[in-house]
Amino acid sequence: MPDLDGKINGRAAATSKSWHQETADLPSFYSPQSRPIRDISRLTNAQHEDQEDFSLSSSGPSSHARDVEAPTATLDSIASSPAPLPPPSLLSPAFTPPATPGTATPSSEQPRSVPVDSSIPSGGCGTKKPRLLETLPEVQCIVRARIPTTGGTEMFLHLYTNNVDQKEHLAIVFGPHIRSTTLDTPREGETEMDRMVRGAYTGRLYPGRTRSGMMGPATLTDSNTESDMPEQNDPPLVRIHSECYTGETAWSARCDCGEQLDEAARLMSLPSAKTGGIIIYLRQEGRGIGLGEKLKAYNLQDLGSDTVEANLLLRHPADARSYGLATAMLLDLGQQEVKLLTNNPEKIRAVEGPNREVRVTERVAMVPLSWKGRGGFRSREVEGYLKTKIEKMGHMLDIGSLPS
Ligand SMILES: Nc1nc2c(ncn2[C@@H]2O[C@H](COP(=O)(O)OP(=O)(O)OP(=O)(O)O)[C@@H](O)[C@H]2O)c(=O)[nH]1
Repeated sequence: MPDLDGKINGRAAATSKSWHQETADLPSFYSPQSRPIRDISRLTNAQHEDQEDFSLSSSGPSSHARDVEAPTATLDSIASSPAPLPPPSLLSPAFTPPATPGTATPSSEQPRSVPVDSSIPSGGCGTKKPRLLETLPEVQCIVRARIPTTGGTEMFLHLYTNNVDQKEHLAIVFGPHIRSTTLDTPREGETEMDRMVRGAYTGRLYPGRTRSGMMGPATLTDSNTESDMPEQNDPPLVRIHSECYTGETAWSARCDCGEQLDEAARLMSLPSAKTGGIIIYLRQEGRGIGLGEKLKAYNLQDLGSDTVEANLLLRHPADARSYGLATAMLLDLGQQEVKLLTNNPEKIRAVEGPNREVRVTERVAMVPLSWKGRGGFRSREVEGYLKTKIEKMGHMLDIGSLPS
């Protein structure tokens, strides 16, 4: 599912603000007939400023670096520098792994979770507070469809529009009991067929079905059966995933994004995953800088920078992403408490929203499969990438689990 972001932004010195503005002009990857809630082209400048505030990062490019100091070199100085920096060593022996609970490699098939509480400093979510807007964006699920997967299980793909960008963010939902409020709300004047075509039906579709099961009395075959309902009231497993064309589609061994997406889906498809699962798939390619800029960052990495330094050299924040849309989509899907699959403490706090509208009660570590001796892949690049995320971005992953 490539995003078109990267094709238009050629300026190395682009700030995240100009990135937002430029992407707003892009054609949509897929054009639904339904109108988005509010067209971003009608937003005022002030609203664009608001939109910018959804970013985790603060306003100036150099201040985006979290606690990482921005390199002083510019692109010009890189070009004129006599020799490229040597590649970073993969595993510094001086590096001390963080002693965070839940970072050890889980040994059982069941995903092992640890309780987290972002309201207290010792709650396992790091200490930094992301800067969030006071209100959440508005989202609307415009269509849902059943997707039988190559793995044998089924999921329901939900496509969302929103009032802050023109991208089509997705929710990949495992389990029939998780429903979207905005999808299920009847539209004025729609017929039963309209409802079924946009996915607002109960149970399953079949040839000849005439009723959505959601307008007036439903027949037994049209409705969800009791076995569809979760047996317990546990929160579902949730992954907030950011788009990565290279890792998910183009077989890149520079990052573990493709493997993480597959593993999240596998865990949510386990028969033991009674409470279902949700992958919120956000179209923020390249940690929010777009594919074109990420490819430049890869060239800088081949010239010796790490994943954070490369972003900063391109005058981007180390991480330009925001998670307000994910929070709003989770709420639309009826989830106020979730178990989050992540190693990123900042993601936990950010996805909870400005007023902790969603609570992350447990965290499940995303340990690379090769670290667990369960397949996966190894490469010099992905190991350097993960090491940088641990050392510079506070990722809660035990580098001691990396096989030698
Ligand atoms: N700019 C940039 N983006 C990258 C690079 N490698 C991967 N990405 C992007 O990083 C994003 C993936 O991050 P996530 O999988 O959400 O990982 P995370 O926030 O670091 O934390 P986890 O939840 O623990 O996986 C995707 O948008 C990728 O395209 C890189 O070297 N540079």
